Amino acid sequence: MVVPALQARGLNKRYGRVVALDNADFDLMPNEILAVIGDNGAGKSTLIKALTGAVSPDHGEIWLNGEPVAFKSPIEARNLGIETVYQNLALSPALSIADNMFLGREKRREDFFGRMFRTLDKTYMQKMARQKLTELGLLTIQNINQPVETLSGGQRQGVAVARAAAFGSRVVIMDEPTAALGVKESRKVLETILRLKERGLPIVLISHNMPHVFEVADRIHIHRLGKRIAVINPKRHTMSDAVAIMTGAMAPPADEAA
Ligand SMILES: Nc1ncnc2c1ncn2[C@@H]1O[C@H](COP(=O)(O)OP(=O)(O)OP(=O)(O)O)[C@@H](O)[C@H]1O
Repeated sequence: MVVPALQARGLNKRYGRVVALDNADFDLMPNEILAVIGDNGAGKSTLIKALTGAVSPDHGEIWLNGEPVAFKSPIEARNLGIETVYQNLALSPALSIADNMFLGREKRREDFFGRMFRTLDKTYMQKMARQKLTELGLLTIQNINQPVETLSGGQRQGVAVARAAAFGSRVVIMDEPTAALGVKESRKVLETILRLKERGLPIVLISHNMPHVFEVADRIHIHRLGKRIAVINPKRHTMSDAVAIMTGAMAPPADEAA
């Protein structure tokens, strides 16, 4: 039996009277691109936050590669190899590309005996940043020391994605990565998602963009009113089916209903 890369059962989260998660289940299989779709307010972001330690669910269980986990913070999830690219990208505009890639995990210089200096190992960080961006085909930027505030929206997205790819050893989660981008830049991000999959990383893609979802996803998790109601195969359904199931206009197919 294949062990899911990330799995959850019965997640609940209330905000006062609002039920953001209502017994939500989730399964991400190894080496797949799983799209998560749902109407506004369906609970997609809360689900992702619960899976990455940004929100503590009131109830429910989560497993990472079959091991139970209960993240108390996003740092704990990150330390276990779950990287999230948030919509706001979480970049520091005044810092360079290389510094942003290592934000919060700066590499310090060491001496011959492995003793840490207080100074940062800029050479190492620049080399790694360049290598990661090149590997992902994202190095359209000449100077790795360029401040992020001087980059285009697509290039910034590239930095955030490359950072997630560099450190996400088990799962990469992307929240609306193409929402603010033009056609060419979106294409680049989609190519990067496919490239990450080729490298064996499972990816969660939260998106409202149906053509993008149908282009790259292996399976589509449909979220409605706080829970997963179906997981559909994009090869067997149209975009209109997906939207109809998502909005409640069509019942999920019996064999794919959650
Ligand atoms: N911190 C919070 N405090 C109060 N209510 C919240 C909070 N976060 C989410 N909610 C509510 O929980 C519900 C689910 O929100 P969530 O952001 O998870 O949905 P979503 O599917 O990601 O929506 P969207 O596509 O619009 O981003 C909504 O009714 C939202 O108003």
